[in-house]
Amino acid sequence: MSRKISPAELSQHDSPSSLWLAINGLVYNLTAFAPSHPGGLQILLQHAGQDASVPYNKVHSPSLIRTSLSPTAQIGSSDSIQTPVPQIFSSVPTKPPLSTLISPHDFPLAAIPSLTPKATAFISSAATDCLTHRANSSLYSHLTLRPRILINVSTPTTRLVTTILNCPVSSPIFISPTSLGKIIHPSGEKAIALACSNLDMAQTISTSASFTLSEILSGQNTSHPAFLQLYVDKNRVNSERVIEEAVRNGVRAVMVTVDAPVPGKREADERIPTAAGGETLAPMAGTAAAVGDGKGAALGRVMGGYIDDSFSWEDLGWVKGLLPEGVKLVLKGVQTAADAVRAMETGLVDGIVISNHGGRSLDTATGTILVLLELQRCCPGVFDRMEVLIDGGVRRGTDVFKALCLGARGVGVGRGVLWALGGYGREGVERYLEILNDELVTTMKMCGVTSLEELHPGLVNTRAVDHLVPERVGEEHPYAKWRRKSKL
Ligand code: HEM
Ligand SMILES: Cc1cc2nc3c(=O)[nH]c(=O)nc-3n(C[C@H](O)[C@H](O)[C@H](O)COP(=O)(O)O)c2cc1C
Repeated sequence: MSRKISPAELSQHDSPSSLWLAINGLVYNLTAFAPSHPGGLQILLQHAGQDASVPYNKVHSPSLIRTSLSPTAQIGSSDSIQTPVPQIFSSVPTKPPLSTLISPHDFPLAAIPSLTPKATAFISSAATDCLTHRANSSLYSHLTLRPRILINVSTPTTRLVTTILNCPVSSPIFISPTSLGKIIHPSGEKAIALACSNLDMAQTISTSASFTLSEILSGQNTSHPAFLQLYVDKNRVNSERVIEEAVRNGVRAVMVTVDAPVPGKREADERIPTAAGGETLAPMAGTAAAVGDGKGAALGRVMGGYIDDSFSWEDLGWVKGLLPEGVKLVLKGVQTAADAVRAMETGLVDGIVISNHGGRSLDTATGTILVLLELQRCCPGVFDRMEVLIDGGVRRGTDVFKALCLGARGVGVGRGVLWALGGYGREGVERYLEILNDELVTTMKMCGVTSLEELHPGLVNTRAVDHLVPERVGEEHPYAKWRRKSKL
């Protein structure tokens, strides 16, 4: 029988050094867990020393807290003032059967109990206060749809078939590159490749993948389009070797990541020591040594020491020169109209990915759907000259639909795939992607369209965010004109 804790005693524990919460009649000591909470420390502090059942139940299954914290974190009971909401999953702390997962949101909740705390923090963490991470997805909810009615949408197959970077694919949704897949599932990127091959969807493979490109692609006879994500190595010869291997393995595009010249500060990940070493952490590039620098243990930073922060516009010609005819050059991480135009004007770039690394690089950077609108408003010509792809915060088929209507050729998903991989391996990734594709088809039909060619901006009402979208290309602030004078 657990100790009854009074509201007065509970209220004493309302700080980061002693953080207790009452949830659904039980009191938990979250002091150790709070700094790594994937939803951020702030929300827990806001409710510290109080009954947090309502905010908790709004976003989490009642069983999550029981299955993810150590039993010693449950320190007593309270007279809960709030009734728990119905459970999504059974209270038995086992993984629900994959067939019972019906929402993309089910995947993190199902995966977390079987992931290590480090893997959970690695997937869910984002830069500092996670504001860009949250804005990426919350901005989609401010865009509303404008369905057209009384249109015959009875066609048995609403086809999502399209091309991304000239590659035929079964869906405009593609897999964004994520590193160190083995930390999440023993088959890591290999499982994602098989899922993509089975579904005929495009996969982007990170330079920091846990397996080599030939292990991921040729080793298992996959047939889907694959792109290489490239972090340029301080030692350029290493990058030349990686590109050469990619070309040999049939990759169709090289996406150079340009939004992370230095690693982001991901505090949830920094705080959890890296238990695993050696093989699990060895990236495909094979050049990074896991060196502690006293700043924490975030995997991206510890492993990313090889990334060349001097890489600049002048170096794009060098990458282009390494690519045979037909292999596209793409910049991943474009965040302003000015840089989209600059990329186009180089004449070297075939596509861009509007991305902020899922909010993992620079916190308070603009949510990606706003950047897509900025391109529409300031430089629509880029859509004719380069393929514009987007990722960040895409959680639902409606999000994919909105991005496609607003001009994106392909829409990338990062964390969602990783939760699915962590919980259920290849089958999980397939089910997750199928759910997203189904949601996209449903949204299309509800809006009166049955093919991707029919999508257009008029199907989305963007007024709630239009005031946030810059009006012209350029460096200048719209009205703040005073600048520091150079002392020289
Ligand atoms: C052991 C306990 C908990 C675990 C394992 C946990 C886990 C998580 C995870 C994995 C996410 C991110 C989901 C995603 O990336 O899509 C998240 C977000 C969040 N969590 Fe928790 N959480 C816990 C406790 C709590 C509590 C006690 C509260 C409320 C007081 C809370 C409120 C939130 C909120 C508001 C978000 C953000 C949702 C969003 O931005 O979409 N969590 N949590
Ligand atoms: C665990 C993790 C690892 C990532 N690793 C890389 C990487 O190696 N290279 C890269 O360009 N982007 C990387 N990203 C960023 C993703 O490619 C993508 O831009 C982002 O996850 C999209 O946002 P979403 O997670 O909200 O879908 C990573 C993201 C996550 C979550």
